[in-house]
Amino acid sequence: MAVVGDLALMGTKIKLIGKLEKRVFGVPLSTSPRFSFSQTRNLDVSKSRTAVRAVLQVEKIQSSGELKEGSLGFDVVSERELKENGFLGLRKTKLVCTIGPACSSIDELEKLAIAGMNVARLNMCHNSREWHQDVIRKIKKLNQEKGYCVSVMIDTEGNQIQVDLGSSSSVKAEEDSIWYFTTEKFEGSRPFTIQANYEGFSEGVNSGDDIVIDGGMATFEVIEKVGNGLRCKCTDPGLLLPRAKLSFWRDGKLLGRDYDLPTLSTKDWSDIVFGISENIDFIAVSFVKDAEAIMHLRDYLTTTSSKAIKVLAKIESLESLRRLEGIVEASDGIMIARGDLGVEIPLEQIPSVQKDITYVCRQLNKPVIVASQLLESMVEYPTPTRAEVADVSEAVRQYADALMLSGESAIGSYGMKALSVLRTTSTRMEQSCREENRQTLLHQRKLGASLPDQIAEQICNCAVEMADNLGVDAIFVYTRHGKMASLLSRNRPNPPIFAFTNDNSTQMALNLQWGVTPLLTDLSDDMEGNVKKTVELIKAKGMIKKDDAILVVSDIIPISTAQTIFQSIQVMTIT
Ligand SMILES: Nc1ncnc2c1ncn2[C@@H]1O[C@H](COP(=O)(O)OP(=O)(O)OP(=O)(O)O)[C@@H](O)[C@H]1O
Ligand SMILES: CC(=O)C(=O)O
Ligand SMILES: [K+]
Ligand SMILES: [Mg+2]
Repeated sequence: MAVVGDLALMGTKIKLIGKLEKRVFGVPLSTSPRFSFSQTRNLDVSKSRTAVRAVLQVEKIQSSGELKEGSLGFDVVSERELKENGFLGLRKTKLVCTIGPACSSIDELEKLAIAGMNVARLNMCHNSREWHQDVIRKIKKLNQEKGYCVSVMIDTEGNQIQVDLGSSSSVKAEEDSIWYFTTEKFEGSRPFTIQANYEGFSEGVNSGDDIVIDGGMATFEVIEKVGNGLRCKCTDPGLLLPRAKLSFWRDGKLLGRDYDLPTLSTKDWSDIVFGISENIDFIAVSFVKDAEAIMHLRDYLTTTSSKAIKVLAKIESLESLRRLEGIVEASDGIMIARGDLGVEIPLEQIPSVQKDITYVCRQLNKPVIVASQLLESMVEYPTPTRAEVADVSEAVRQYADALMLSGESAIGSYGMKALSVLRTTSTRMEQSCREENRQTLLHQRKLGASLPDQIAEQICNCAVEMADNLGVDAIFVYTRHGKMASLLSRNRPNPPIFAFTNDNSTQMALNLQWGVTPLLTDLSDDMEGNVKKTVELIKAKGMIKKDDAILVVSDIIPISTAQTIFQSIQVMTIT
């Protein structure tokens, strides 16, 4: 049954035309995920233990003017973008900026917020605790006092085998020169001697193996083991920079060695405790090896009442690629950390790996950030290369949730310009994707019925299909924990998704989700009241006008009957 056709035939007041009821031993839903209106049937959602009622409603409601002025948590940037560009002109791809010395003043941070920064990233590898605390507090102040909505992410240093150059800013290695890699600690520098940071770094390494520095900055061949150290010959001359990473290769293959190094070091734990105390929104975990590390951190957050903090796994090692699905499932989102990933896999594999990771993330409904070197030349130059713009566009085409600036904003001279390039390039590519989708409307997305909560998943799949087919102006979703909003986002609809929530941490987490504008507002058990109230508020702000069509989805769990989840789809036209 074609949803569009039916809706076109409908009058102005059609209520409860489809009803789906699930009992614990119902018949399978799988035969037709599309709702057949005007019949009641049972659904089997085998993993769900409680009885769930899903009601599909299609309604044309008259919005009444009886509601009082209240608060609608629009952040100043989305509000301005919406007023200037209209619903379809709202940017869908989220933007993450790494904060460093080039942008840490309150004025610079505000400029980034105005220019569209959704999430500020603090890399705990650099700078002092005090510096990070100062930046976090400035961001919170801007949010509170000036109405921005910028989430804060800390990115752990992680445990990696790397060099310690002491006070040197770089070390040059000439062809055929002989070097000694050691774990012995010494002050200053010794000629032809490199300190490695981990005692066991030479375990399992044989003479004849290669040590590759930072994915190819220089290469050494191991001549012999001397105690815990390695005597080596430089076979490919180059430069060693501070914290340069070491990888070991044999016969052209990376030695995948499971070091005893835990994913989270003592310093990482102390940074996490600090982050919790500063009320951060995301922790990005570097060099994740398996799902256990992520689950361990999530357990810790639960026991410290910090469950609201979202844990992102950074994919930047061979191990993480091998265990990708488990890691994606265990985490709240993923960062494709192409910088370090390019050290472990050949560069030509990065584009296809990026495509595969973004696909897995969408299937499993986890937001994904594409990070590193997107506009690297802009660290020094005021314009990007054409190739960089193409790289950004490709990530947008792959429907990544977010794009990230690193050195471009942290230390670059043109951070604001770089952010503006991300913004304009993504808006342009999003428009082009929408036009493409319109032509292939019926064949576009094939998202499976794959998630544990099949009812919510199917409602959102159908809601987006309806929203696109009907060409509604916006999707409104009422959500406490953000699940329905993320399931809608997963379908990458043409209209923007406004997610109304009464939970501040849900609002901050949704900042990373493609196409979602999170709004903090009061929600009651009375869905009709919630809808009317928010519509009136938005109308009063001049953001919607007569004849605009809005698709409304809700998954509010009434507190009074905690066992029943009420999920609905409504379509309304503003009168
Ligand atoms: N808080 C900071 N203070 C000083 N410099 C910074 C800071 N954050 C980033 N930088 C600089 O910006 C550059 C790029 O930052 P980014 O965090 O992306 O790099 P990275 O260290 O390679 O990341 P990672 O270690 O997570 O792989 C860094 O090499 C560093 O020089
Ligand atoms: C972001 C990061 O950690 C990387 O690209 O390696
Ligand atoms: K890091
Ligand atoms: Mg990295």
